[in-house]
Amino acid sequence: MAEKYFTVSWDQLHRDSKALAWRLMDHRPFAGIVAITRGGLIPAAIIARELECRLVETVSVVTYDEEDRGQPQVVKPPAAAGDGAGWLVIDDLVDTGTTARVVRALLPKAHLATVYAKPAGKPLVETFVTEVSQDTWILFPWDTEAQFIPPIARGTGR
Ligand SMILES: O=P(O)(O)OC[C@H]1O[C@H](OP(=O)(O)OP(=O)(O)O)[C@H](O)[C@@H]1O
Ligand SMILES: Nc1nc2[nH]cnc2c(=O)[nH]1
Ligand SMILES: [Mg+2]
Repeated sequence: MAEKYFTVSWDQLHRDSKALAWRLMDHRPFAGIVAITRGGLIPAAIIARELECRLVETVSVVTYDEEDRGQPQVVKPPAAAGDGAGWLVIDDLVDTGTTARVVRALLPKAHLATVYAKPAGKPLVETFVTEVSQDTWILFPWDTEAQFIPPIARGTGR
């Protein structure tokens, strides 16, 4: 289990994805976007909207089962992006860089961008928005829901 959690709301994810779109403006034009499923799908949709890019492709790499890391498996290679030249690849985050390394091997000439980055994975992407420490687990809105929390005064024994 991670030591710290960084909880991202839908609003925050939208703002951070738009901030990523701003950073990518100077790198246009892109032939299309490749979203790394599943986590890259929603950021890719927001960025596709902001950059007015209608062509969205996917690559599916499975690396984690919840917080447990396994061997990365390419479940679906990108169909239309060739060697990646002129294409933008989007993921929600880069952590150890395992997923990014696999995608980089498939699309060596693409521009890789993530919304969030941890130090170990940061060198593998060209563009990102927010860095969090390596021992932080990012909780995305699709993995969480609001729940009742007891008042502080209840259950502390004081
Ligand atoms: O840099 P890494 O250590 O490879 O970690 C980053 C990857 O891990 C998560 O995907 P996950 O494998 O959990 O699949 P998902 O996107 O389908 O949830 C996340 O969405 C990134 O793709
Ligand atoms: N949700 C989530 N998935 C990850 N996969 C690798 N690192 C992370 C993380 O910090 N949060
Ligand atoms: Mg992922």
